[in-house]
Amino acid sequence: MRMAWLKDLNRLVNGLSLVAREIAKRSPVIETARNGDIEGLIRSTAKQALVSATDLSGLTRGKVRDFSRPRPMESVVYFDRSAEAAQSSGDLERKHPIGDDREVDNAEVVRANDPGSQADRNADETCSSVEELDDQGVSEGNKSHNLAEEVNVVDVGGGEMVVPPPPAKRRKPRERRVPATPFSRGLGFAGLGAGLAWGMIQESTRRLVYGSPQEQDKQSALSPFLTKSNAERLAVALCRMRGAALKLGQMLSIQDESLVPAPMLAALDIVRQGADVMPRSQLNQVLDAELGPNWTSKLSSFDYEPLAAASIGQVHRAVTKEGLQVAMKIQYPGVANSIESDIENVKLLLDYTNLIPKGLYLDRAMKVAKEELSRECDYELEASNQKRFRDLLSGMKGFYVPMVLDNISSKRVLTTELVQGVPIDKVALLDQETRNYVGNKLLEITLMELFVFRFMQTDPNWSNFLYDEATRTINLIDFGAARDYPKSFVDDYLRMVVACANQDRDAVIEMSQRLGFLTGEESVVMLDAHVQGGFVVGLPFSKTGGYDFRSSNITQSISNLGATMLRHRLTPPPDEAYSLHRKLSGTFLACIKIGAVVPCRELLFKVYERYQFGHEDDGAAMVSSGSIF
Ligand SMILES: Nc1ncnc2c1ncn2[C@@H]1O[C@H](COP(=O)(O)OP(=O)(O)OP(=O)(O)O)[C@@H](O)[C@H]1O
Repeated sequence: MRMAWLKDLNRLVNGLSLVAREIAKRSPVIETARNGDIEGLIRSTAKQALVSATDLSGLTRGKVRDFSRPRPMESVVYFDRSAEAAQSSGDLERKHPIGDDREVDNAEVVRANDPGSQADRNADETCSSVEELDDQGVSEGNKSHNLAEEVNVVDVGGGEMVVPPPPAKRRKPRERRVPATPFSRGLGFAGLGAGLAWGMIQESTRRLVYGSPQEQDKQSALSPFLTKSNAERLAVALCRMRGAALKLGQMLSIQDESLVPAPMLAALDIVRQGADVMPRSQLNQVLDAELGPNWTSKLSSFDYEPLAAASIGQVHRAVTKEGLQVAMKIQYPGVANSIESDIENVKLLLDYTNLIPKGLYLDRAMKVAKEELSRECDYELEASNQKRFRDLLSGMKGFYVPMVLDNISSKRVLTTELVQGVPIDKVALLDQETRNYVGNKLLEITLMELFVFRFMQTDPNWSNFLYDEATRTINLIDFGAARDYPKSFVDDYLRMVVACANQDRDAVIEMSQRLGFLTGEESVVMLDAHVQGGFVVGLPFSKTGGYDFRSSNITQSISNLGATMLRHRLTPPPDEAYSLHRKLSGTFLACIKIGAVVPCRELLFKVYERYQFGHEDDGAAMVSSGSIF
């Protein structure tokens, strides 16, 4: 026990040394002092120390936003009196400054929002009044893409009813500046490391006095790091930091308990619901810098109440001068330049807490994550991906990709047409015919993207697919994670999927070796687990007549095999596999979530029969002819 305590103490020292390391490495104030500005040094250091100290102790966690309904009257700012006049009849009006400290010259009239629009509903969900980490959350929040969450289908005699899951823990969104410099971000991580170590010391001391808790799961009982307060510390810090760290947290959160311990998953689940919100002054700084100080001249109104606070940016509704309703995604300052250091810091934290199993090949995963995140931070790239998808899907019934408005976009601001619809998981509440239709459409587009376009949107977040019931259309958003796949990879991958569907062991092994999933040196145990995993995933494609995802236990079977594979794996998966498997498992999980029956084999073989192996340029003809379904 004493040894364990000493180890924990050592970890605390390590945590604190992270603080020192960051300060020494990055501090611009030390540079200031070197130049003789001692007063500046004292002022700035004192401020940073105060913020970090109060953050660590949990005293200052930002200003809690009162998101209770109705939404704040002052959230919409009008730049165009005629547009405002057209919309405001009967509504309360009053003068209001655009930002914290400035006035708009041509108009500053604000009014309450029109109730009842989809966008309002989205925003209302985002802004629901909930207690921090409140068990009785009143809304599901806008980031309702919990891949692990289950929908209960209850047989009510002759028919079935989908019972929505009980509301999960919600965290109150808070208005906090994003730490935008490498120094402030480094300090944030260092503070988190020290905070976690402190939590661990407290738990170790408690255990020394009262003994280890009996009721916790095995891993939590073993590690004094895995306490509820530490998990909350982690969640709060990630929501505040945003950027790469939050994105990584969200990625990890869709793993299951066999990979990531339960208390960590609970914390990451909170993280997935959305980040803190930038204050107006910081938001205006980004908009001015990106679009120029005259950005308001392109709009007739802008809603300062965000529709969503995601990991890399927050999204606001606006109306253009021409009257088009748009969504403006505005990137948090500093996140693009901090990807490398954020990931290194997360890695340090994970190493030092010893929480992630070796077989995850974290280094390789982190390298891939770095590349993916830099692409996602480039909104010009996202705009071009979105336009490409808009072209590709123009002939495909049931899908819509919103327009990009280039004149109100930049590298860090992306403005697109606002679309309607509910996140795809909400389709679980609609009738069976609709659920089957949507499941069918989701699989169709996944197969088209991979095997026809060889260009795929790889983020399976529920809210990236907004289903509009009135038009039976899936509105697709968020193309930051879209990527191309080489023809040779897609050729072999299709062969492997078909081998899995046909339960052809030898072909699965051969294709897996060609794709780089296996080295050829694996033990029989590993080969068996790998092939079984392939067969489980191939199950929906194995029989004609429709696969019933309502009774599927694919995820359970895979996670059982996952543990074996982690232990016996000799090589990390090929780089292409990270995003691809995230997307494929996202599609399956969506079908499970909405309880769809989908003719998977028929859909796969429609693609397979038309597929031409071995030619580099065969895709173009299929692409221009629209859907093959
Ligand atoms: N064109 C749009 N129409 C309607 N809602 C939108 C639109 N664009 C974005 N949103 C809303 O904003 C949310 C976040 O947008 P988006 O997914 O593009 O951001 P992100 O930074 O890539 O998010 P994430 O961290 O989840 O990847 C969406 O889930 C959706 O609720």
